[in-house]
Order: sequence, then C-alpha cells, then structure tokens
Amino acid sequence: MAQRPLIPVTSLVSPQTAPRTRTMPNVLLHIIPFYFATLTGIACCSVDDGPFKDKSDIPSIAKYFTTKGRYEEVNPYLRDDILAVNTSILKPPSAQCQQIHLTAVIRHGTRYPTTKNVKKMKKLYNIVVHNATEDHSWLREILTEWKMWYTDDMDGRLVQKGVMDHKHLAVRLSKMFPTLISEEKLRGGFIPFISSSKHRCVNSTVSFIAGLTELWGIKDQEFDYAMNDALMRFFDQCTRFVEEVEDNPLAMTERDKFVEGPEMTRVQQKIADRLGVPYSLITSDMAEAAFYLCAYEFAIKTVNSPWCRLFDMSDALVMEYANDLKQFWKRGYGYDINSKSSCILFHDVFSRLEKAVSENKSGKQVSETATIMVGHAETILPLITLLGFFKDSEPLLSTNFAKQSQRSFRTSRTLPYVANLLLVLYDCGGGDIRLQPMLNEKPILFPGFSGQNASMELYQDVRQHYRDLLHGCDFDAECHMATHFVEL
Ligand SMILES: O=P(O)(O)O[C@H]1[C@H](OP(=O)(O)O)[C@@H](OP(=O)(O)O)[C@H](O)[C@@H](O)[C@H]1OP(=O)(O)O
Repeated sequence: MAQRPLIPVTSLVSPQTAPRTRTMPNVLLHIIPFYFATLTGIACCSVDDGPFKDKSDIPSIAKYFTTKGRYEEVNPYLRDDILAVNTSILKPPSAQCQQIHLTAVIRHGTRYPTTKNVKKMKKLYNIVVHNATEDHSWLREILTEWKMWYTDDMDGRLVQKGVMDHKHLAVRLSKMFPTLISEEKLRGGFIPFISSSKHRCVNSTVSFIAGLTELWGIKDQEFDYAMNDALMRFFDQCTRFVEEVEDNPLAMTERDKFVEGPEMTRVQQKIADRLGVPYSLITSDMAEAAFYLCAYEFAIKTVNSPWCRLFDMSDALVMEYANDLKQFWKRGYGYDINSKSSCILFHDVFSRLEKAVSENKSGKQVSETATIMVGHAETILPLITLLGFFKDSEPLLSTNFAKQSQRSFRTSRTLPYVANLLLVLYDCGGGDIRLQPMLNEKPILFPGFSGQNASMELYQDVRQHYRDLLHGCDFDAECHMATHFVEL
C-alpha cells in the first residue's frame, strides 16, 4: 500500500474533484468556506466543544432531532469530556479474553444541510421576515439579529464540528481498544480505512485518520483509504431498491399521509400562531424547515437558536415521528429490500470477522485488527435492520403515532452524526471466541439473544443465528428487478 503525505484535516476534499484514490487535495477550494465564515464572524465552523455553561444552552427538544442530532445527545457524558471512555461497560466473560479484531461502520460527522433543505429554510426565513406580526423577544432576535447564512452550495458538506466528531471518536476508540487501534497497528497497515465517495464521508475518514496521527504525533508517514461505494453506498447500486423505493413516490405514503394528518396540522397552526402569520403560510415543509433550522444551528454552532422557540415538546415529538417514518420506510423495516440491499455490506463485515477468527485460530497475526468503514445513515440503518435490531411489534404508520411513543426504532437515539456500529471479536482461550456488538460506544444485545452471556455471545452462536443470511442474502439476486414482482 503506497504511503501518502499526511493530510492537514482542514483541507477537505470537494465532491467534484475527489480523486478515485487519494492524492494531495487542492486545499484552497475547500478551506475557503471554513475561513470565510470565521473571518466574517459567523462562527459557523468554530465549535465550542467545552462543557455547556448551563442547560439553557441546549435546546430542550435536542433529543428529538433524529438523524440531524448531535452525538453528544446520545452520550451526554461527552458534553463534559469529549474524550471520555468507560471501559468497564465491556464485560468479557473472563480476564483471559483478548480483543482480536473490530469492524466499525461509522456515519460521517456533523454536516451542513443538503441543498434541498437550505432552499426550504430560506423560504421559511423569507415568510417570517415578511409576514411575522407577533412580538416575542426570540422573534425580534430572528427579525433583527439572525441572518440567513446557509447557502445552496453547502450541499451537506462536513463542517468543522464533523471533523472534530471523527477525530474524537478515533481517540476514544483507541482508548477503548488499545491493542486493536494503536500507533504500531496503524503504522503497520493493520487498520484499513474504507469510505463512501461522498465528500462528507471522505473528509470524515481523513479526520478519523488525523485524530490518530495527531494523538501519536505521527508526521513521517501517510495513511491511505479506499473509496468503495459498492459497500458504503450499496443503496445507489441496488436496482430494485432504487426502482421500488428511492424513485417510487408511493413508497413514502405513510410519511406523506402523516405530514398531511391532524398531528402535523396542529404543529403547523401552533407555529403560525407563535409567529403571527396566516395558517396557509406554514406548510408541513415549512414546519420541517423550522425544525431543521433549530437542529442545524445547534449541531453546527452549538447554539440554542431562537428558531427552537417555535416548538414545544409535543411538537418536537411529531416532527421526530415524521422523520422516523422516512427512515423506517426508506431504510428500515418498511420494505424488505431496504435491508436486503445491505447484503453486500453484511457479507463483507462477516467475511472480515471470519478471516480474523481463522487467522487467530491458526496462530497467525490477525491482518486487520480494526476495519474502519465510513458511510451514511442510509448505510448503517439497512444493516442494523438486516441484523434485526430495533424491531418493534408494530410498524410505524401514519395512523399509530400515539401508540409509538415507546418504540425502539428511534433514530434520535440510534443514528445521530458519527453514529457507529462496532462488532468486536474476543479470544477467551481454548477456542472460545466471543462477538460483542456495540452501538454508539454502548454494548447492545444481538436480537434473539437473552444476554445471559453478559451480552458477549459466542461467535459461533451468532453465526448460527444469522445462518440464513450467511448462506443467502445474495445482493445481485435481491437487487435484480426481473425476479421480483411486489404489490406496494
Ligand atoms: O433530509 P436530507 O436531505 O438531509 O436527507 C439526506 C440524508 O440525510 P438523513 O435523512 O440521513 O438525515 C442523507 O443521509 P446522510 O447520512 O448522508 O446524512 C442522504 O445522503 C441524502 O441523500 C438525503 O437523503 P434523502 O433520502 O435523499 O432525502
């Protein structure tokens, strides 16, 4: 593997010029957004990682931001110490157990809104500026102090907070798994990095690597990563998913019906009342735009912006459910093809586990001690769905919002920025190999397992549990159109 020059993290890669394989980027093109914003005093990219002065800094609705949420809201202890690690949560059955390999599938870090949402946010801002009649301090702040700073070309790019998200995760994982993620293993090429080709994922991968090189002061060696969309953007290449879900307007019927339903209409009316504008101006899209303005201002700039005052807790629960309906029907249990499209990643992950187990068994050095794979929410959610995690007895429908308040399928808790699924292998001696699943640095139970083994199951039992997928789940067969005629 060719060694590459150390990449300064702030020099992020643009989508257009992202080379297939890594060469020194034309930094200027991409650091401008960072520094321009800072120079003009809009601290868009400089994040205050420090502990919050007090709770009012955190929007009371921050824990309902779904896939637009901060990682720290899922792990609140990180608000006070962003590098905190609690190794005691790992309970291998005996002290003999040695970590031998981990595969990590990680979502990119905090990002700007996509162009689609910037347009909606701008439309809402214009509606408020030209129509609001109510007199509240927070509304005066929007009308007199707050400026629309989001631009169309932000296009979901990684922001500085996203760079820090991955740098910090890299350091925490090296503390949690010191024999798997170490300077010696990194320098020795035992830690491969794989990324989706999307700019926010490439830059997250670069940031993760930098988190390690800066931790160990490595200045004399460069580290490579591979871009692999077949693995990290399988959803683009699964024809059946694209035709039956992605490009099929009927596929999101439950979400579309919910955002036209009574719960959302009530939220829209409450927002219109708070602004003092006609109900007709606040559509469900404008309600979503307001919610996203609150979420992005908090995720990117760590501020509790006046836009958050447009929602109370009950409103936020409705907004959360609307996005969870999208995630459920587009990437989760809604349609079988959503999860079956991740078969290629499932097999890749289990083949890496199997390779490590057989190398370890034959006394050979495990060639990949840690495999770091960086993708999207739509990379991780289909995979954890295929594995059967967070499956409720009832599907998420436009008509059962009230019954879904205790659902486990809740992306605010499972899929924030830098969300990560880890599969960690342990050798406990005498051929006793264990597999520990972790989500967002917390051990979870494999579905269907009781946890009597303190959640660290026997590797062979896990393979037995997924035997149908391991012997089936053929990406080409699942994604090929001709063989499937499904009534939607
Ligand atoms: O609502 P937006 O445009 O932000 O949706 C994005 C996806 O963001 P998410 O729904 O996950 O919050 C984005 O996924 P990400 O993990 O990369 O952030 C996805 O790549 C992008 O195409 C948009 O998804 P959509 O399904 O096309 O709306």
